[in-house]
Amino acid sequence: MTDVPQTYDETGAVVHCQLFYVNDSQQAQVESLQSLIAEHTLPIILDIEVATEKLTQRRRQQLSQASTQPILLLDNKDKLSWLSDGLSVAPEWDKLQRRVVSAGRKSELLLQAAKITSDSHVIDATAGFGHDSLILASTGAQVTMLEQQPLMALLLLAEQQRMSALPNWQKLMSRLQIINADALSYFANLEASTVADNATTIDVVYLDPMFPEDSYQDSKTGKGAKVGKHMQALHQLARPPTLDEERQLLSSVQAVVKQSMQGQGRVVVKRPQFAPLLADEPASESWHNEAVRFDGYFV
Ligand SMILES: C[S@@+](CC[C@H](N)C(=O)[O-])C[C@H]1O[C@@H](n2cnc3c(N)ncnc32)[C@H](O)[C@@H]1O
Repeated sequence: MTDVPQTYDETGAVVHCQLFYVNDSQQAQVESLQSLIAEHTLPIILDIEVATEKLTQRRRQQLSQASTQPILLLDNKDKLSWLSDGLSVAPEWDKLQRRVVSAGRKSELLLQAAKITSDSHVIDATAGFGHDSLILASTGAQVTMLEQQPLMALLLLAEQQRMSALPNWQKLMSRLQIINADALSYFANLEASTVADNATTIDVVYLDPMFPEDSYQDSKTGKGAKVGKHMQALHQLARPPTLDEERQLLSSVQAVVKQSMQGQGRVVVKRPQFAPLLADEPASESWHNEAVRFDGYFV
């Protein structure tokens, strides 16, 4: 991890965040953020302030540099973003509208790999900004989104709430369930419980774990994915798993899908195109373009 403020902690310690809002009419939005934190028992304490100066790019840089805590901004359109190194990052699901509307197996490699239908239940175990979850949910499938970082989980929950107010998005939003949890413990618990305890089936589990920041492109040819601002920001928060964690996660996820689907399920793993296999485990089938690869494990 680089430049990680001390308030971040993988042991589940409380995260103190500064929240700036821009005008007094936003009290209701601030309260609803507090309610989301309480309802989902997110270990986050907000130190709330109204921004007295205009939040220009220069001011954002200053705030980022001066603070040891993560900073959240509630802008004048009530969009919640995280100020990471002076750059505001947010899920911004509305920007994916065209992609979501036209998403299908032809246009989305992820959907070719996942092969889901509107009856499916998918767990996106590494939700991040939720972009891949939206593509998965565009099929009509139910998507459970796991995100280990409380700050990211809050951004996702706030975005779900904001987008649920837009009539065109309501159905899709109702198919998303966001949970602040570590996938390793979540699947270990599921694995330990009996089939009877697990009422809902899990057709597909999708994994897009962090990958070392300098390894998205092939070192010789320079080919591969560019690291966008969302991924750059995530690298401040989360680290790539160790080989041991990769093995534990993949085997526990495979066991749960196998138990649920008895040979009809799959685990799909996203990797940069030239990246090694997750946990060094050979895939049943892979799909790739010039930037990314999806490895499918049929279980
Ligand atoms: C590469 S990003 C995923 C990006 C995502 N696919 C998207 O479309 O925005 C990985 C995310 O998974 C989260 N993550 C990593 N390991 C996790 C785990 N064991 N359990 C839950 N979330 C995890 C990280 O905090 C990060 O937000």
